[in-house]
Amino acid sequence: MAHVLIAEARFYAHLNDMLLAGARAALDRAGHSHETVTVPGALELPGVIALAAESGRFDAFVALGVVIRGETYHFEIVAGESARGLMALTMDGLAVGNGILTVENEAQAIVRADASQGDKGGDAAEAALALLALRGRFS
Ligand SMILES: Nc1c(NC[C@H](O)[C@H](O)[C@H](O)CO)[nH]c(=O)[nH]c1=O
Ligand SMILES: CC(=O)[C@@H](O)COP(=O)(O)O
Repeated sequence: MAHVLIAEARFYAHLNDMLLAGARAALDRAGHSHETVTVPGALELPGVIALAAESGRFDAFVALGVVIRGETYHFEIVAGESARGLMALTMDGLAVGNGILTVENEAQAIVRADASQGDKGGDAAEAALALLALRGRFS
């Protein structure tokens, strides 16, 4: 059994609740324990995962958040830099699933976050577990 950290950005709480439900259900189905840490926005997700990884308490990590395009270049910063940060952690050998939605509007987010539709939270949890299994195979 693995112990998994779900790191979730509360920027859009109602949308993130859907991602969280999907991720938790996927981990429960797979028989893994998990805990959740909350940060304000997607830009904080790589940082909190890096901090948690130093504790050595977690086998894998799931990052959940929603970034919705606004009027300015800020969308590109938040969407791109959060993904870049997670990818850097992955390349350092952490098993990280990226469940940060980067969408044009709330309707797109709902379809993807809802566990009974796109279930991107569940997908991110399964991706983290897949990387964890591969790490075991190659170590
Ligand atoms: N615009 C969105 C943000 N912005 C906030 C940043 O993520 C960050 O918390 C702030 O810049 C302080 O460092 N976050 C989201 O998760 N989604 C957005 O659409
Ligand atoms: C991530 C975003 O683009 C958004 O929340 C920021 O909106 P704006 O560009 O209108 O300030």
